[in-house]
Amino acid sequence: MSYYPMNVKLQGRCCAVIGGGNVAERKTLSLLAAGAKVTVVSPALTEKLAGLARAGHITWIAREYTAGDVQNCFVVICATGDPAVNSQAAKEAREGGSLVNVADNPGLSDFHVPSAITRGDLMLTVSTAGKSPAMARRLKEELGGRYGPEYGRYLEIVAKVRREMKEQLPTSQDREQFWRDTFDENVLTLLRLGKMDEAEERIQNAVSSTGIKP
Ligand SMILES: C[C@@]1(CC(=O)O)C2=NC(=C\c3[nH]c(c(CCC(=O)O)c3CC(=O)O)Cc3[nH]c(c(CC(=O)O)c3CCC(=O)O)/C=C3\N/C(=C\2)[C@@H](CCC(=O)O)[C@]3(C)CC(=O)O)/[C@H]1CCC(=O)O
Ligand SMILES: NC(=O)c1ccc[n+]([C@@H]2O[C@H](COP(=O)([O-])OP(=O)(O)OC[C@H]3O[C@@H](n4cnc5c(N)ncnc54)[C@H](O)[C@@H]3O)[C@@H](O)[C@H]2O)c1
Repeated sequence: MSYYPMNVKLQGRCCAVIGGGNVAERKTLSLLAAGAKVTVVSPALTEKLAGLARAGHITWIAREYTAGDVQNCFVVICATGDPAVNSQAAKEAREGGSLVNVADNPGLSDFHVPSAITRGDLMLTVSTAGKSPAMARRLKEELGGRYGPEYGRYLEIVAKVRREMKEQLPTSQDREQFWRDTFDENVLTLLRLGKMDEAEERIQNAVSSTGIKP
């Protein structure tokens, strides 16, 4: 089975999590981090989820799932400990047009959640198509050790220069060539060595060499 990688905007969108255990907690936290409006349906919640409900950061429907609970949700995550409830809720959610993730049954899911680290707007994800979440997590930790917060900061510098270059360089071919030449191994080596200033200088030098004023 091959998957289509896609980073989806969830800001302000209604999403539902069915179940209130550890898995539901992890999924809820990542949905909230993406700006989703989250409703949790479960008779019981972890301490953390209960705190989020008390603070009004999530809506809690404090009972077992019943049909119709998750209408009009963009994403529905079925994470109870009961496979029959998960698959029934998944069926109803999909019929209602939601994108569905079933925590105990990748085969019933429309998507799965990759292991991810973020450095500002830089996001690195690892997916194993459900074959080994533990391996995904391990690889993510390795990436986390290798790519520190400086990469997120550098991304902001690059993004600013990129906006300028979009105005200054006339064609998309020019821009593509500029970035292929500029974003070479050396920049990554400098970042890896923690030499942010030198990495920034390389970008500024590349801009200067086009004759454009930075
Ligand atoms: C990446 C991560 C994201 C997240 O959840 O946020 C995630 N699982 C994480 C951790 C994790 N999950 C499990 C373990 C125990 C060790 C192990 O079993 O390996 C660990 C490791 C740990 O906790 O250390 C158990 C497990 N997971 C699934 C099943 C059901 C099944 O396989 O049938 C079972 C068996 C339950 C059982 O045995 O009863 C299913 C899925 N888990 C996925 C994602 C999707 C596939 C992603 C992919 O393959 O790339 C998929 C298909 C659906 C989904 O949930 O989206 C998160 C990493 C957090 C991080 O990055 O730190
Ligand atoms: N996808 C993953 O990453 C992953 C990881 C580990 C486990 N799992 C699977 O996810 C499922 C949940 O794991 P957990 O550790 O959070 O379990 P858990 O037992 O800690 O939590 C289950 C939650 O579901 C709630 N619940 C039970 N029946 C319900 C119903 N009818 N309606 C609504 N809520 C109901 C319970 O109150 C509880 O809050 C398990 O099937 C587990 O095998 C998935």
